[in-house]
Amino acid sequence: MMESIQARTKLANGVEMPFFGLGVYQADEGKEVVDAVKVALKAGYRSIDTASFYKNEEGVGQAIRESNVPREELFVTTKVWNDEQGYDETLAAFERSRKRLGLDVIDLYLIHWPMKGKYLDTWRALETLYKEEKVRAIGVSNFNVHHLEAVMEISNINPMVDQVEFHPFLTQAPLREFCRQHEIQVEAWRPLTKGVIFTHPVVQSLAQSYGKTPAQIVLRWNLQHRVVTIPKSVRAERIRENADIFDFQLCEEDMGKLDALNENRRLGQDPDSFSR
Ligand SMILES: NC(=O)C1=CN([C@@H]2O[C@H](COP(=O)(O)OP(=O)(O)OC[C@H]3O[C@@H](n4cnc5c(N)ncnc54)[C@H](OP(=O)(O)O)[C@@H]3O)[C@@H](O)[C@H]2O)C=CC1
Ligand SMILES: O=C1CO[C@H](CO)[C@@H](O)[C@@H]1O
Repeated sequence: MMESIQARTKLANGVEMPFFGLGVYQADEGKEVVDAVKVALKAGYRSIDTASFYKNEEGVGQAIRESNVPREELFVTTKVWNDEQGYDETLAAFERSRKRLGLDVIDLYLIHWPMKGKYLDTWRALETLYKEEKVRAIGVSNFNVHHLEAVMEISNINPMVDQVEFHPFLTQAPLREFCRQHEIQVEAWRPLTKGVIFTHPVVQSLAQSYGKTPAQIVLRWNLQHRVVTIPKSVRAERIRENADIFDFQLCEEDMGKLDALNENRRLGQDPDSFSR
């Protein structure tokens, strides 16, 4: 049973990554993101998920510096965006992200989407960054099984993480099984469906029976599947609410009720629209 906000999963290379973190997509650069990250760190969050695309890496870095949390406790993820891909372009994009964040080492660097004709060269750049110890772990995002296989075919280093859309409407069972077999940690994006799922009767009824909010029910379901989760909020009360999920456990039957909501329904883009 996962009992702490600071519970960590061991990645294939032994690096420990928190199961729980803060996503900052659409948190505005400036006060909004700085305040959100500070509130989260104060509430015990130790992992922050940003991206070059989110245009708030500077604010994330500022909040980290202004908090009193030792750097070694923190786990910072950022991603190379689609128009930055390719070998040399990715090395340059990484330096820009690193500078904006104000960090020497990034904990996890991800390929944001599998861009056609680019993602294998991009992966080679991530390998270089890893070998140069500029990143503690490397991974991908929005990779389906065939994208992962393509990377694994050309590389000695497997992606350590695959960050994908994951929630009860899209449970990604075959992809999760593939990742389990190859020691790739699955991480959920849009875990709260941006609230779409909150009014679902199954979620409502579980929330009532556990005395928890719909958001907490869905996030706990992520963790019990051993999927890393990074809900986004910029509101202090919700940042704390989303983290208050370590004092209860969904029973197997209730996990099954949430699993049964799967409709293979994507709220975001299909990775195969980037490359098949
Ligand atoms: N790799 C990728 O391609 C992608 C990665 N991501 C990552 O995943 C993170 C999470 O996904 P995201 O798309 O942000 O969506 P989420 O599913 O985390 O939902 C975030 C939304 O839900 C609201 N919210 C948060 N907590 C609560 C709550 N307890 N009750 C009610 N509403 C709530 C937030 O509003 P408010 O802020 O006002 O509280 C926000 O509008 C992103 O921030 C990003 O880091 C996301 C999409 C794609
Ligand atoms: O990280 C991201 C945030 O959400 C966007 C819209 O769904 C995605 O395209 C992007 O990958």
